[in-house]
This record gives sequence, structure tokens and C-alpha cells, in this order.
Amino acid sequence: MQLTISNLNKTYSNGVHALKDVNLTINQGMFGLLGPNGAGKSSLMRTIATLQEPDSGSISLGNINVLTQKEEVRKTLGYLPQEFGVYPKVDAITLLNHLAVLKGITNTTERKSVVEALLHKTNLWGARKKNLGGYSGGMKQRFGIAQALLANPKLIIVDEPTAGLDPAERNRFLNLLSELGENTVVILSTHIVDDVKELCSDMAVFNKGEVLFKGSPDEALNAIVGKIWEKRISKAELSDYKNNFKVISEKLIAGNPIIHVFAESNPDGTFEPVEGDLEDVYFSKIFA
Ligand SMILES: Nc1ncnc2c1ncn2[C@@H]1O[C@H](COP(=O)(O)OP(=O)(O)OP(=O)(O)O)[C@@H](O)[C@H]1O
Repeated sequence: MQLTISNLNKTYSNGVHALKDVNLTINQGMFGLLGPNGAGKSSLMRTIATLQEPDSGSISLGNINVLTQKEEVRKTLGYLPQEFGVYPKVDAITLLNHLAVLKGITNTTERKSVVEALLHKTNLWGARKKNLGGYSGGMKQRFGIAQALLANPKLIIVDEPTAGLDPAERNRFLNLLSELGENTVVILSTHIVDDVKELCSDMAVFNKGEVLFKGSPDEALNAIVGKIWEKRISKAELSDYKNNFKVISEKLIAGNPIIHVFAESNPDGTFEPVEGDLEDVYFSKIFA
């Protein structure tokens, strides 16, 4: 099963061109869609999830036409939206059971076993009788994955799932995602480079509605070899450097900025070459 997005466009009524001729082919496995806030990631995710219409273009999932065969897509889709609302006064096992009914798992015995297995998988079994209103952010996200996995989806979309999680919960959540089947198309939309670095075999960098890079993280890293230059400067020099060079990142170390510049050769002969990482790829695309 492959997800193919062709020439997708969307302009909202306020004039924002949120998707600009987007073309992507997404294979089974974990695909990272990396971009800053406002890049258009949620617009793309919601369109694939059949929740909004594009102005033009096409999307297919295997031989399903996503834009016209919405019911077919919904049967095989697991979706964790950016704002996943839960009913605060309902406990996890009751809500998951209810959502399983809505997903069409009507056989009581089968439903009980699916719901219980998912609560174990997401490490929520011990908290299954607790009201969702009392769940932490990480627990809510894990519950979100449990509901997304009901009915064995072939396509799973998780939109910015780690934003706001503390490091321990984020790790737990990423481990959970990494266990999702090889036989599933999983799209992870995020603005956190490390999420992609740790999990994804394939990725795209997305900004202002456009795909700026697509390929594997290794291909992305190969493309910047020899082009990332580092220098420790003083704070007072920072604005000059920003005016004169393509500064893609700045980090304060002991109060002084260390800058990374993207350039084909040593910018003014005073920089040190560094091995770039995925963050350098991301910022070099975003600030191109
Ligand atoms: N329903 C809407 N009506 C008008 N403009 C919208 C609507 N939804 C999104 N936008 C605009 O479209 C652009 C892309 O938004 P989108 O939410 O898809 O980006 P994103 O990459 O998911 O970012 P974020 O993480 O901030 O949600 C933004 O400029 C946003 O303000």
C-alpha cells in the first residue's frame, strides 16, 4: 500500500495558500513530515484524513481514491489530530470501547479483546478506570494512539503528537510509535527534528505550503556534507554575521553564540567545517 499525493492545492477563504502543488509518495513505514508552525502540515493531514477538501489535486491510498471514496479511507484510517479532545468525565476503557463500536467492531468478545490489548500496548491498563480528565498530556496522547489503532488501520496519521510532552513521556510515546507495524503507512507530522531522526526512514521538509525536500534522512545529510560552517562569535557581532552570511542556527554556549552558516565553501576563511546534522538540514531548507 502506498499513499500518493499529486498536485495538491488549498487556499483558504482568507487568502492563505496553505498547500502549494504538493507532490509526495509515501511508502509503508514511518514517514516524517517536518515543518515549522504554520507550514501547512495540519492542512495536509486533515485533507488526507478526509476532513477537508483541497481545491485541486488528487490523493490515492493503494487503489482507493481518497478524495472520492471517503468511507473506504475512514475504514482503514487511524488519526490522532493535533487537538485530541477527550470526554473528561469518562474513563479510558469505557471511551475506547465506545469508539470501537463506532469503528464497527460490533462483536462484543472481539471488541473486549481489542480494547484490552490496546490498553496494554499503550501502557494504560493500570489507569483504564481513571477518568480521562485526570490524565497527563502524555497519557492522553497514548490514549489517542490507542483509539487510532482500533480496527487495524493501514494508514495512521499522527499530527504533532510530542509537542508539550516532557522528555520521559516523549520517549515513551516515540517507543510506542516505533512499534507500529512495518505493514502500515505511518505519517508523523512534527516540528521537532529529533522525532524524525529517531523514527523515520523517509521524510519531507515542508514550509509555507511547499515540499522543500523529500528523501531519507541519510540522503538529507549527504546533501549538506561540506556545507555547514561553525564559528564562535560575540553577541555584538551576531547581527553583522546575520546580514552577511546565511546563518541557519545560533546556540548560546556560556553566553556567546556559536553560529552555523550554510555555504558551499568557508564563508570568509575564519569558520570551522562541521559535520551537519538533521537540524542543519532542516534549518538550511527553512531559511533558504
Ligand atoms: N481553516 C482555516 N482558515 C484559514 N486559514 C487557515 C485555516 N487553517 C489553517 N490556516 C492557515 O493556513 C496555514 C497553514 O496552517 P496549518 O495549521 O496547516 O499549519 P501547520 O504546519 O499544521 O502549523 P501548526 O502546527 O501551527 O498548526 C497557516 O497560515 C494557518 O493560519
